Amino acid sequence: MDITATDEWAALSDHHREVASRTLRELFAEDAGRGTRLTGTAGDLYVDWSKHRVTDETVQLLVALAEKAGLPAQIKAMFAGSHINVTEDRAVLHTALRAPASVPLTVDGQDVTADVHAVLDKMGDFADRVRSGEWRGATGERITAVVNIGIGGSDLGPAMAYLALADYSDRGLTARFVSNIDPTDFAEKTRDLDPATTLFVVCSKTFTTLETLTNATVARDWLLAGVGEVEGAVAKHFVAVSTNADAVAEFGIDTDNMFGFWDWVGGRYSFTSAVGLSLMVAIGREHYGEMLAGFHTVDEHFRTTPLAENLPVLQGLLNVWYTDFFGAQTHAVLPYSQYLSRLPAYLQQLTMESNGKTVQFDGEPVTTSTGEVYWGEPGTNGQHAFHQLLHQGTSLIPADFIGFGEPNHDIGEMHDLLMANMFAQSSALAFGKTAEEVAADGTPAAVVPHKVMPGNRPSTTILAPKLTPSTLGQLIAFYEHTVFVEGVVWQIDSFDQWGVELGKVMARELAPALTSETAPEMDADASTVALVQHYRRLRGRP
Ligand SMILES: O=P(O)(O)OC[C@H]1O[C@H](O)[C@H](O)[C@@H](O)[C@@H]1O
Repeated sequence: MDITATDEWAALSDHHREVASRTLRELFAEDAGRGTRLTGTAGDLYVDWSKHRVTDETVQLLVALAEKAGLPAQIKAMFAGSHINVTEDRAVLHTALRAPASVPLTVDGQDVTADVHAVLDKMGDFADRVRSGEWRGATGERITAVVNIGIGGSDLGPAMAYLALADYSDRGLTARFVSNIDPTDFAEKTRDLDPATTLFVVCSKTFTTLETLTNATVARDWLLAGVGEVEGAVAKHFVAVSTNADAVAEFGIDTDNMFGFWDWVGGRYSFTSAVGLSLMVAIGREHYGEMLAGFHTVDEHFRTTPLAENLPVLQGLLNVWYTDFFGAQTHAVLPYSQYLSRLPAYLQQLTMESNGKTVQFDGEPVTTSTGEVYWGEPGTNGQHAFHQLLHQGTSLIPADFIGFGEPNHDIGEMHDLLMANMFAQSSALAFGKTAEEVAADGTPAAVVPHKVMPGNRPSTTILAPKLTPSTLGQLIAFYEHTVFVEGVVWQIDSFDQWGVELGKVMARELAPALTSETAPEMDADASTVALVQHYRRLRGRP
């Protein structure tokens, strides 16, 4: 289907002309009630979307578009385990990873509920044994460091959450995350670790990823150099998280120490699968369970709430509104929490790998813009760096402000000042400051135009009581479903990622030309040949 050829799209195009000429100042002046009316809650998340360039009619029209695109049926299909990942012919069931054991689900003959909870129990037992000191290294010492080796979806979720939930971690047990094939990553993350007390979690859905297998091999050498060729050293210091038991066994990890998941969990949606193992070891099974329950709360909100009050649906539709009707290309994520400093990186994979597509489900080229470039930094740091462009630049950049009522560390007035900054930023973006207001401050006439704040820059504010395992889970589920909503409207498969394959194949093909002892014969483009030659000179190779 060409979504842009529908009456619903045409109605939105007409409506856009009208709304684009309105300002948030006007919209609020006409309807002060929108500050409380255009808000909602999902679990503990209070979401204020009143500072968006929309009217009630916009929302109705966007919801009509979502209906036309088949969103209600697609939501049902996802939760039921239909193969909505059409290009890989797979179900998409990350929501089943956090559903309670009491919710039965059988898909393609698999008792999904039983399998999910069997792995969760196994993870919980393992986490208990490591945390209690029952699980020991090859020389009999207690484990004090867990190093997750994985990349992309096998890294970003637990790495982001480990930072976010630092206050919930057992401080006697450090977790580290090695992802990059840059040797610096492994070297830096292990430089102060003792092999005898370090446990590696090799985390890879496919167990074929070059970066992860290379780092895992390096880790095995580092371990054996440290503890010696002690009987069972690898078994005591390596566990695996994967869907590929054969490759795990081939690497030399006992499959009894493997935590499985399934092909219906996409890499970037795998955080709540066994991929969360290192996090569970760090924060313990109870906190981990609270996080899963938080995810489930928002999953249920998404599954059962009518579209017009469904917060991930609204957020996803607003993203479509700006991307396709206002021509926005990027989206800022501004957590007012230092603990959420890796959230933008996590969301980059979730959103951009999901919706960076140019072809529809049906193989036809897309007819809309798709995807947004997600980026951001914690507030208030971003204010002193890039907010200038948000306020006075020429691009329209929708922003998400994320804050919490209760601080994790209550020191003087610091948290109140942090939050005052957050509220001030979204207000300044929305309402700006006119030339008259600037002049009234006594600003010299020549400077007035420079100090005018255009305003009319949209944002969502998400406010939660406190950053906890539960609210973190709720927040991530909110974003996951937002991405899905956009994908359905754009008629794209948000669960495949064919675009990353070519570069991987080419890197493997190119590697021998970099490492060969003699000058290589290269069958590559002229730029790449010249770059490789220059690199070889830098490395002292012929
Ligand atoms: O978990 P793995 O199989 O090692 O994959 C790790 C990552 O690499 C791939 O290139 C994909 O683009 C990601 O979606 C995935 O999360």
